[in-house]
Amino acid sequence: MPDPILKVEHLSMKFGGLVAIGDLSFEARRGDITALIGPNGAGKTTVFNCITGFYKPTEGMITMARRDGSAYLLERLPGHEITARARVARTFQNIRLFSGMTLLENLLVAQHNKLMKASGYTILGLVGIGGYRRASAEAIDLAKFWLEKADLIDRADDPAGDLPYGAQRRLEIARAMCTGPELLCLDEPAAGLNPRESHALNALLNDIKDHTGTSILLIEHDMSVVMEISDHVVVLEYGRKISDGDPTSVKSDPKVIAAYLGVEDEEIVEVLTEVGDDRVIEELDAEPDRDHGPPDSASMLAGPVTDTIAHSDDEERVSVMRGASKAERIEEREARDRAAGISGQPDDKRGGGE
Ligand SMILES: Nc1ncnc2c1ncn2[C@@H]1O[C@H](COP(=O)(O)OP(=O)(O)OP(=O)(O)O)[C@@H](O)[C@H]1O
Repeated sequence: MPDPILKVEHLSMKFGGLVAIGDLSFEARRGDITALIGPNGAGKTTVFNCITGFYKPTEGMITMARRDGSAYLLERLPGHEITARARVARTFQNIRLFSGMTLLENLLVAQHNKLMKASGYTILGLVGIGGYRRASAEAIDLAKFWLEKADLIDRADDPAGDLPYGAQRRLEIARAMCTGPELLCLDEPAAGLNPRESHALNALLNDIKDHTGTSILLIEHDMSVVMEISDHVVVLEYGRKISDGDPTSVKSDPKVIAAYLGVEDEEIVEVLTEVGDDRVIEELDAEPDRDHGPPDSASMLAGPVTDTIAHSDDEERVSVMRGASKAERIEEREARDRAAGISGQPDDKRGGGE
């Protein structure tokens, strides 16, 4: 089994009274495509922001283990060193290209640090004395290599803003790859893509995985992309992990089906019937159990609670209905069954019941 490239241990991130991530632990294995999924507001982007240095976590440890054996605690590194030393690159939910620059220029900007270093940070260096000329030629070669990989070489001299949406997404990934990452974090790369663009994206990600040794951590709502290309899926709800495994086992996990896979409330019974989990269906039909929910003083992390969040001088009341977390209701039922010694535990239910 490949060693972990990224270890997230007991990660918590609080915004005032709101616990966006609570005691989250998971690993991404080297060479794998790991998907982080969950409904809106589950905390996926917050996890990315903690990994890539945009947020300093409230608690927890994030360890990046490089191929050369060095390890970095990302929560302690300044943001720019996370790319330069720990070799973590990311893309964002909203495309952030330099739209007036050409595709080639966008990929050269990504190599700016390397080029400045080669110039010795001097004017003489920039005009070609020393290693700058060679570094510049190498940067252009690398940019062309990734434009080829992303199937964009024919548009190298066009402004990035002229590209169709799906091509802009691929260009962003190519730009991130020009920084030489060992871990590539992609925030919803398939958002807004049509099926053809989605197919091209999958091909690019599989190519990166198979030929560069770069591991990929991916936030994605498009389940067809997740199921097609991921080796490993981690599922979040209200900042907590509720499932972790290969795509097939996660897909048939009743907690995930009930809470995440884009299933509307009225469709849940239908989907659970398909995977044959009658007990979960009963549970979802029942009223939430008010005696077993977390106390009202608990944070939003727990899902079915009411909490108060203070924002500067104002106080904003945030209410989350009891029973909002379907996964939690299932967990509570399982715990009660275990305590009562009832057989037919959740593992028996996985993998469908045909
Ligand atoms: N800077 C911030 N300040 C306050 N609250 C925040 C901040 N960033 C995120 N949150 C809150 O943290 C929770 C998790 O948000 P996050 O964006 O990580 O979720 P997500 O799973 O990425 O959602 P989506 O799928 O919609 O992108 C949300 O309740 C969000 O409002």
